[in-house]
Amino acid sequence: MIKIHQLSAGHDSANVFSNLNLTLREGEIVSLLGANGCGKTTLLRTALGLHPKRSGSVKVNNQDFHRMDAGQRARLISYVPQYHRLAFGYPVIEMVLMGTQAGKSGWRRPNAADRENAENALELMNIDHLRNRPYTQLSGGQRQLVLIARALAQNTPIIFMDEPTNGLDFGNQIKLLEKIRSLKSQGKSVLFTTHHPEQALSTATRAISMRNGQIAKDGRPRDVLQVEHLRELYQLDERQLPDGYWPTSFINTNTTRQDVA
Ligand SMILES: Nc1ncnc2c1ncn2[C@@H]1O[C@H](COP(=O)(O)OP(=O)(O)OP(=O)(O)O)[C@@H](O)[C@H]1O
Repeated sequence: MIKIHQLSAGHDSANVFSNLNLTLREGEIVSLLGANGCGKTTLLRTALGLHPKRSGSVKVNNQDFHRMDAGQRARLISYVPQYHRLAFGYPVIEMVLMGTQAGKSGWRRPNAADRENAENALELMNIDHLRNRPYTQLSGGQRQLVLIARALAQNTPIIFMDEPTNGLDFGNQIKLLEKIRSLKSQGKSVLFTTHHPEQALSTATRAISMRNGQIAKDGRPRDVLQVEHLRELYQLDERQLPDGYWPTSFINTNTTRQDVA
């Protein structure tokens, strides 16, 4: 579905990542992990065409994603960014409706189907009660829920989420992870970054770790996120991250080898 081939990008003279390859298939829930500053956000933004690449290509359904117009791109991939600043306090319902308009040419009034999509997204994220509140007056976690609702209302086959549980309370984190899992049954593909290996273990069908501008490991979460690898990735010793650190309750044993075949 999406094929990132030999992609390189950076912010100054040095590349953040070089010649990176990554394929995301239909119905995969892929979790991207790595230490602060390893390049997860830069990778997502470069793949989306929001940050300039230095080499390589990104294809979606065998078509060059970066050569598509903004509308085509918006129909294929929605994005929940890590940081989002908005100067104008649009009411929450308008923010979510904006998701339904991404990918449509010209300005037009949202139609009944768009409104239904937006209403469903509000309900799914349990933020119906915030519908008339100005976005700029919401708490960080509430804004995050609105951004996720907006991405869901965009109704794309692929969703990129950059630390989607950031700022969410314990209950909302669990509910969001459950929703991400349910996107798989709708055939959607999700690529989400996280600093919480347990989220990848419980939710993702595949985990990818990044280190030194490269993919370090790629496979089933329970194979990739072994404590030995996490010690290397996050510079921890055996005392800080002992063997047997993960209680089995964290691990989604429904993930099969076929999920990452
Ligand atoms: N606007 C920028 N200008 C210059 N350097 C940048 C910029 N944004 C990021 N970088 C650098 O690029 C590297 C990768 O940053 P990036 O935000 O992609 O990492 P990350 O893995 O998403 O980090 P985190 O887990 O902390 O969110 C870091 O060394 C960072 O300092």
